[in-house]
Amino acid sequence: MEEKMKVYASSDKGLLQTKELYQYILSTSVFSRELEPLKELREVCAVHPRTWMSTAPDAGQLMAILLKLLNAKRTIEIGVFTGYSLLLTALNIPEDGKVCQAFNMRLVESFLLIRDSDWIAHIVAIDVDRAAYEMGLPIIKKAGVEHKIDFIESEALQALDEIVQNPDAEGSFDFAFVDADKVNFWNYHERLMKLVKVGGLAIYDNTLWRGTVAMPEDVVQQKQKEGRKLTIEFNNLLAKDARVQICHASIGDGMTICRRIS
Ligand SMILES: C[S@@+](CC[C@H](N)C(=O)[O-])C[C@H]1O[C@@H](n2cnc3c(N)ncnc32)[C@H](O)[C@@H]1O
Repeated sequence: MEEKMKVYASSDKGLLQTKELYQYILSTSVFSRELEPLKELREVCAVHPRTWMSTAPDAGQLMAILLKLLNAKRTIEIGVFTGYSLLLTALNIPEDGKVCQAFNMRLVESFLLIRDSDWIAHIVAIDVDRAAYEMGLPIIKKAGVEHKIDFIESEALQALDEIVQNPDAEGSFDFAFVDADKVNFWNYHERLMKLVKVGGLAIYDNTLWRGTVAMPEDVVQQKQKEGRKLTIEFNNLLAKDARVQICHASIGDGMTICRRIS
């Protein structure tokens, strides 16, 4: 167990008061229940120089429960990196058994193909960094869930704008997970309010920005300042957005769960 904890390098205490408390949660409730492929992906990708960017495994457990409760079939992921949250999503949506690989297709064509078969459980996963995705891909393949994933190597805003143009895409996703550049979070939210169905969820990661959102700016490290400012602006906009019911969960690095209500 000690070894496995060392591999999880993202944050040694999350947002909690002590390192020991976070280790308690990880050792008691998280690592003992973490699915083998997720454990393996976390371990294999620990050598990536930015391994700390992976979604925290305790936050992943919350996502898994939400995916199951929603019976989510069609999801969208913005910010894949080495694929921890992507694999977690693929393992928690139903197995509908049809291969829908779209690496070489144009985005809109691949999306139309998906719409032709509404029953297909499917994840549209967008990231500019294919190399990071390919680091986790062998484990995704080994887990037998690659066919549920349509990886799009693109600037996320451009990819979303292309999807939004398709009238069939409106309200067609059950679930969205956003974990990419904070400067575009509100832009992503505006598009997702068209793509995610009423009753579906859009989840935004890092919305407490290591706790800095509640600190006076002058005590925040220089490298955290820009992210803190953008996160505060995004949180304020979400708090006023009548289209969603929200829960600002203090798990991982802060995760805001939005349920679309109109
Ligand atoms: C925090 S990591 C995602 C972690 C991932 N959810 C996981 O569990 O491993 C952020 C990712 O967003 C991607 N990204 C950042 N800006 C982007 C953009 N404008 N368009 C697409 N991807 C972007 C980065 O390449 C990086 O892989």
